[in-house]
Order: sequence, then structure tokens, then C-alpha cells
Amino acid sequence: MTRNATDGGDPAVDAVTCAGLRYSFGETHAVDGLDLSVRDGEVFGLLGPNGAGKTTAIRCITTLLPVPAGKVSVFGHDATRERMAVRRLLGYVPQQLSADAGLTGRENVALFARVFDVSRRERARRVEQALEAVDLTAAADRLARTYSGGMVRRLELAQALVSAPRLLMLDEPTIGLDPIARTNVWEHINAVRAATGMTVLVTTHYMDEADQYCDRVALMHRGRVRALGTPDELRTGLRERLGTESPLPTLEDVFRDVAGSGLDDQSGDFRDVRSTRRTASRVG
Ligand SMILES: Nc1ncnc2c1ncn2[C@@H]1O[C@H](COP(=O)(O)OP(=O)(O)OP(=O)(O)O)[C@@H](O)[C@H]1O
Repeated sequence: MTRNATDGGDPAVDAVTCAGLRYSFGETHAVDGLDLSVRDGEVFGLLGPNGAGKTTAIRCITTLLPVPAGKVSVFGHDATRERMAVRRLLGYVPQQLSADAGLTGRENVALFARVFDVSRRERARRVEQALEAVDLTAAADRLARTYSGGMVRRLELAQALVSAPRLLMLDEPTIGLDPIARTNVWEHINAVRAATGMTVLVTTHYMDEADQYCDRVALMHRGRVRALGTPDELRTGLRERLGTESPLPTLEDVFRDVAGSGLDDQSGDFRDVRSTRRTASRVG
């Protein structure tokens, strides 16, 4: 596959392309000229502090929000003109709770299979496969309200996987989880990706997770991408600018370098107290 030298974008085959995407809530320019390509088969991390515009961008890509300016496409399908084609290609795990506490794990996944129009013939097998993929088979007949936070997140992953998406979109999949549950969620994401070759687009505040699990990352701040590359490229790029005798910077150092002083104002920091509380209360 031929790619150009900058980012390698090829709208015909890339999993996601955003070109000049803008979205405003009144006076707030949540997404302000976003350019992005996510390659087929990669795990791509969209990183940034509270209010950077990550969720708004994700919602435009999923077609939950319209695209008022710019262009978004998913595997070459235009998110404005071909909404249904785009929806059929993706699975989405939002930040908000998408599992029903009053249903069992299996019932939750079966509900998504019906909503996503998995054929009746395929349904039972797909539900079992999705539960198996996230290691919830043994707990499948328990009510979701008895699940731990990590199990709820894995159940939501199964819900998104049941339609066998080519693109899995996860909005803060590990927020509010303890380190062991976070690792566990990522291990399941990686195993499914290795087995299916699907593309994963994930937003996160956790720079360490992005560094460890993402093939490429985009650092987003105030509605735009400020830096893009593999975690290694970004870190070594900053070290070259700082002088090779300095220790290898972290991704957070890279972010502070590209975002400058603007990081510490009302746009927030990487620790998302609001989201952590939101997640803690919904599973508690
Ligand atoms: N429904 C809404 N109405 C008004 N403003 C909104 C709405 N949703 C988001 N915003 C604003 O748009 C900007 C971008 O928000 P967005 O949720 O996309 O950022 P984010 O990077 O996902 O942050 P977080 O990590 O906190 O979810 C913020 O200034 C936010 O306050």
C-alpha cells in the first residue's frame, strides 16, 4: 500500500479519515479543524485532557453527531451521506454506562445482537463468542449489577463486539478501574484485535496505557491534533529537540511540550476526577 510521507492517509482504505472536522456547542469550538487518519488494523489512541474534544470527535465519527464542517469517512464511507453504512462497520463503547444492571451478562449482549441486527441464525453463536472473548462465559447468567467495574467494562466490550465490527471505538475504556482491571481490559482488547484484525480507536487520559498499547497516538488539545506518531517517534522526537543527553521523555512530557502553558487552565489535566466519579457511581 502506498502512503504519503506525512501521515500516510489514504481515504479510500483508511479505517477513519477526518479532514478539517469542526463541531461547536454554541460559542465553544469543541472540535476545531481536526485532521486525522486511522489505518486499517491499528490501535490508535486519541489522547488529551478534559475538554480537548475527544468525545465530540468520536461522536462525529460514529454518526451520533452530524458533521457540520469538514469531512469524516469510515473505510471510505462518508459519515454524512452514508450514515447507515458507517454504523454497520463500527462497534462503540461510550463513556456512559451502556449495560443494563437488571439484565444478565448474556441478556445484555443478546440485546445488542438484536439491536445491531445480527441475523437470528447467527445470534446465539455470536453472543457466546463475544462473552468468551472477554472471559465472561462463567458469569454470563449473573445480573450485571453483581459485576465488578472491570467486568462491566468487559461486558460493554462484548456488547460492541457482538456485531463483529471492523472498527471498534472505545471512549475512555479504563477510566475509574484499578490497575489490574485496566491491564485486564487491555489484554482482552488486544486478544480480540489479534484474532480479528479489527481496527481500534480509543480515547484515553492515561498516557502510560497509550504508550504501552497503541500503535500510534494523536495528542489532541483545544479541538485539534497537536502531535501524531508512534509513542516512540514522539518521545525520541522530543529528546532530539531537548538534546540527546536528556532522559527519554514520557508521552506526558511530549504533550506538555506541544500544548504549552495552555494545559493547566480550565481545559483540565490528565486526571479526570469527574469521569472517575461518574464511572465509580455507575458501577457501585
Ligand atoms: N453537550 C454539550 N453542550 C455544551 N458543551 C459541550 C457539550 N459537550 C461537550 N461540550 C464542550 O465541548 C468541549 C469538548 O468536550 P469533549 O467532551 O468533546 O472533550 P473530551 O476531550 O472528550 O473531554 P473529557 O475527557 O472530559 O470527556 C468542552 O469544552 C466541553 O465543555
